[in-house]
Amino acid sequence: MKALWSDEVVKMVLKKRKLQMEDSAGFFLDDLDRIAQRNYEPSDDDVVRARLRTFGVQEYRISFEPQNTGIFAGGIGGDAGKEWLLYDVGGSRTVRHAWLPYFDNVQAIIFLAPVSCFDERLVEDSKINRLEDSFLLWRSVCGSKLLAKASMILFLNKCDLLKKKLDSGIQVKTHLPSYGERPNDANAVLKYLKKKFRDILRQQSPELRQSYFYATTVIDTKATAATINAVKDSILRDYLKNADLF
Ligand SMILES: Nc1nc2c(ncn2[C@@H]2O[C@H](COP(=O)(O)OP(=O)(O)OP(=O)(O)O)[C@@H](O)[C@H]2O)c(=O)[nH]1
Ligand SMILES: [Mg+2]
Repeated sequence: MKALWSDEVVKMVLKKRKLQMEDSAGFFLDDLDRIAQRNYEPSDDDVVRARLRTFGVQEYRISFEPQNTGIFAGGIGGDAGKEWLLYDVGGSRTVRHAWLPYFDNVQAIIFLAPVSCFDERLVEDSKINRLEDSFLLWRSVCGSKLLAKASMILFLNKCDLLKKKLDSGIQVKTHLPSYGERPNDANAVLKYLKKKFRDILRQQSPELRQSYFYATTVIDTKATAATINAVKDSILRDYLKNADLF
């Protein structure tokens, strides 16, 4: 039979497929012996690697130990912010309509934008680039009147996969023409994306508001714990500042 693709093309496709699988499937497939044990117990790494699609909106109550954060230790907080109500909303297009009722009186939004997805399309609509979809969604979240006072926290997430893709030679400008001739390395890409998200936030915000930007790899549990601590302190500080105004 006549070969349709050269070896080089097949290798490229497999490499790209492997990079996409490294989201989670690759991790679990490499560890089948451990996972197939009868007495298997998931490790922290297994938990953060699991792909668990959120349907609808999930509510969590989180209690913080006051003495554990710098801001509480300084005695600024008292009891404020001891218990937080956190809503995890499903991100796919088909479930976004369910978000609106939860936007009322929200203090902060944590928005995860997967930056490694610059060369991928939406499962729900194969015409739409996933990063472009994040820009559009960020635009509408920032412009929502109900969220006008909310602090906006953006995680430029999946930096590990971004680096792997760039190291394998995938060019950002091929998929995101506005990237132009900037260097094809992670720092330059993150700087460009941060500016792009920040510009959207400024254009869309009905009032001046607090915003925070983090480059994250949330499966790196140690680094993520430090980021979450910083986020927790900022949210509490903004809450106290707002409370002071009234
Ligand atoms: N390599 C890598 N994988 C990540 C990172 N962040 C998330 N993932 C993986 O991405 C997958 C998706 O995570 P989920 O929490 O299931 O997805 P979600 O973004 O909440 O999606 P919905 O619930 O459908 O809105 C999981 O397998 C995670 O392990 C990251 O920074 N790096
Ligand atoms: Mg989810």
